[in-house]
Amino acid sequence: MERTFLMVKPDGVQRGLIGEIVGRFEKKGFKLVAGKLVTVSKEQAKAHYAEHEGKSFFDSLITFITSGPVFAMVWEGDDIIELSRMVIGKTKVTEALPGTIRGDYAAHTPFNLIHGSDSPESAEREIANFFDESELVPYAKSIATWV
Ligand SMILES: Nc1ncnc2c1ncn2[C@@H]1O[C@H](COP(=O)(O)OP(=O)(O)OP(=O)(O)O)[C@@H](O)[C@H]1O
Repeated sequence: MERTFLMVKPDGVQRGLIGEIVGRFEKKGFKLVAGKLVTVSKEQAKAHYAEHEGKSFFDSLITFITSGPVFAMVWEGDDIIELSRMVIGKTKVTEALPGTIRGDYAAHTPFNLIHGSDSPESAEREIANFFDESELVPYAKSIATWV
């Protein structure tokens, strides 16, 4: 079982796509174990995107991600890091295939609706940047045992 950090970016929240995006991961069978609407601080944003510091788009990326509320989430599932990035689609909107979240809804690369961790190390760091361990809700039973 693996955990990942997913975040509906400010464009997704403003466009009313939280439900649509959450639904895609629910339908895939993953478990939502934490979720909250938050405004990202500059410090939190810089920590989140530290790997891009110094790049030409870094300042505008920080401005964008702090421009309005995001919906930050932690999800669990087998191979969820790789699978969730397939559900999300490619970073560049011109490469994001129809059927992926970005392929279906994003038209400009900086405004690509959702972030997903790209490795277990990133997931751990990103979850800790947004959540206390106590905010992650353990499921007593799998839903599969109730239906
Ligand atoms: N060339 C670029 N021009 C403008 N913005 C970019 C560019 N490359 C990346 N970005 C922005 O920076 C974010 C982080 O880039 P990264 O390469 O980590 O892609 P990603 O892992 O698909 O996206 P994210 O980390 O947001 O999930 C992208 O989602 C996009 O919003």
